[in-house]
Amino acid sequence: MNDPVSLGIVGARGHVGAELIRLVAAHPRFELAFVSSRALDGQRVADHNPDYRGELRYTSPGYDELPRLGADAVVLALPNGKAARCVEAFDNAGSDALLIDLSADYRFDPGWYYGLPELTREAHPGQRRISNPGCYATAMQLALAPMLDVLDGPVQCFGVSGHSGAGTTPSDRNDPDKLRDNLMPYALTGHVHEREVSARLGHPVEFMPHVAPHFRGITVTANLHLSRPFTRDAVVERYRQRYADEPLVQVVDEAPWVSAIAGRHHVEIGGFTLSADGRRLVVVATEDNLLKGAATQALQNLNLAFGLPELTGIPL
Ligand SMILES: NC(=O)C1=CN([C@@H]2O[C@H](COP(=O)(O)OP(=O)(O)OC[C@H]3O[C@@H](n4cnc5c(N)ncnc54)[C@H](OP(=O)(O)O)[C@@H]3O)[C@@H](O)[C@H]2O)C=CC1
Ligand SMILES: CC(=O)N[C@@H](CCC(=O)OP(=O)(O)O)C(=O)O
Repeated sequence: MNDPVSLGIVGARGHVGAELIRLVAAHPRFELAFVSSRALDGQRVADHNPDYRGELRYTSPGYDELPRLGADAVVLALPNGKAARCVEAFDNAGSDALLIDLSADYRFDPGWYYGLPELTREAHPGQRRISNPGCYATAMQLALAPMLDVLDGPVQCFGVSGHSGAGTTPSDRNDPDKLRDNLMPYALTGHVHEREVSARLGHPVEFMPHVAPHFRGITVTANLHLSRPFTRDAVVERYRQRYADEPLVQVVDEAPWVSAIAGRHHVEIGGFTLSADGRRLVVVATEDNLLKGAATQALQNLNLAFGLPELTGIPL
């Protein structure tokens, strides 16, 4: 009954993989079966991740070897576009390992459960293929969900991410020199998160992402046109009621600051500001992109999948 659950992480050198190693190291029921990285192959995990105490080393198995490594669940923390070859290997081997993909590759696939627990956990029991929503998509959906029934026209979301959001593969978006004193706009229409959030909420969302020089944490400032006038108290009450039983969503009065969310596991939503006619609302959400935007959410999904309390191993 209390046997440990063994996890494999494919892509464990990355920012999200490293966070997951930390969380699993402190988890009472999960243990690491393997962690893969081509660049760190053969090196001790403990030498790269001081929170992990043990002798496990990174390995670099071929895709077809993955199902034979004996993990109860395998987390795919690879760049977008790379998960399919791993999934195919598990399918071909007839493996019953639970797969959880952190990339955008299965977010639109009806055969995969979309795991944003605060909004989708009822659909969870028995799911063996879990697509973990990304950072912006998580913050936007949680920020908009309480007002979904009173939206009038598209919502605009202005997003700013720390550069850890761009992963470790070198690009302008994670180049400290190019980011210094800078704010870098990108993918100003048609970002995958724009399509993802619009599809999940069933309502058009227009998303304008940017990267800033800080390392971790995102801010989403959302502009909502409303079908009828609201008072600020009525808006705040909606959010408080909606998230009253959700420890990982904190409704706050002031607009939250990204500097306060780094290293924290929850999303903060606040700064509720209405236009004079009460029909335009601006809401601000912050989140640590590597935690609730990725690794913490993966842990929630894994806990649920293995019948554990959802917040096991997630310090509040
Ligand atoms: N960073 C973030 O804020 C968030 C990221 N995500 C998603 O999570 C996933 C991981 O993100 P992140 O940790 O930032 O990414 P990184 O770029 O930091 O890490 C990617 C990992 O994949 C491995 N890798 C890179 N290229 C390949 C390849 N061609 N084949 C096999 N392995 C490869 C790398 O290790 P090695 O090269 O050593 O093998 C590394 O361990 C991505 O899909 C991302 O979109 C989701 C939400 C938030
Ligand atoms: C700054 C930056 O580049 N951020 C990434 C978001 C990271 C993320 O959430 O990843 P998914 O693609 O898995 O959703 C981006 O805009 O693509």
